Amino acid sequence: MIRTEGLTHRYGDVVAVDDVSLAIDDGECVVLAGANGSGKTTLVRHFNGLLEPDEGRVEVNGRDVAGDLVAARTVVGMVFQEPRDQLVAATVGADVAFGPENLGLARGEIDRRVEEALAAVNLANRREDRVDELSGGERERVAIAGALAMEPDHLVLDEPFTGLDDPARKSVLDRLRALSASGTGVVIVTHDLRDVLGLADRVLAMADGRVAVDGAPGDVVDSLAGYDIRVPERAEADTRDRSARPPRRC
Ligand SMILES: Nc1ncnc2c1ncn2[C@@H]1O[C@H](COP(=O)(O)OP(=O)(O)OP(=O)(O)O)[C@@H](O)[C@H]1O
Repeated sequence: MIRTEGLTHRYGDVVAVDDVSLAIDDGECVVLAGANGSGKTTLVRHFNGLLEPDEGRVEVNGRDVAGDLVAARTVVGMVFQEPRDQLVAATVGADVAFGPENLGLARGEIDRRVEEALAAVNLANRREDRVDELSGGERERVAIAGALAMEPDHLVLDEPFTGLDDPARKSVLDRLRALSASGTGVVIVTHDLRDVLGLADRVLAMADGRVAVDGAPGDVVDSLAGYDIRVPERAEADTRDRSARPPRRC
């Protein structure tokens, strides 16, 4: 579980995250939405200690993040908005293997993870490709594969679908759905719910650094447009139809 208590983060005079207390369960699929500048990225960067709270605290699996950064970064995997900054190796396979190698895993286990992760982003058989020859969307997929290969308890993806084509997006969504069903917490950060609204257990919407909306998609969909969050009409209708049914995982 990821838990924040009274979390506040300031950049100078700007209060980017303002007294946020929330808990995200294992296996829960959360869509974190909000307009540009509402504080989404700043909030999730606290989940694995990339930022330090000005006030409040963050716990992952009951342990204070600031007190054990290595544990937090092993348990919470992140894919950022600029994935090219996350790529570290010359080839696709070496890049995806980098994290599992640092965990000290056996070669066979590393190979299994790399193969599964690359298949999940439609890059199977591309292990030997050079990273510097990939398109932007392909690099994004490598970054997602790298996070998947770590098999973290929680996976946080910040605007993960921006550069992905339809088959890749569908493949990643299928993988996230399967991960969530098997107990991995998934947090998808976005200001556009078109791909993900129908998959979430819960939608959080931020405004001015605070959590303004928190609920099941069917319960909150009507209030989202007021926070500059894109909700397509068909998704609204689909979500309302589903709200009568039991919640599903991502
Ligand atoms: N490194 C920084 N230095 C100063 N101010 C920052 C920094 N990063 C973010 N901010 C400010 O903090 C506020 C929240 O930004 P943040 O990036 O967390 O929002 P966001 O909801 O993720 O936005 P977006 O959807 O545009 O990525 C904004 O006012 C932003 O200008």
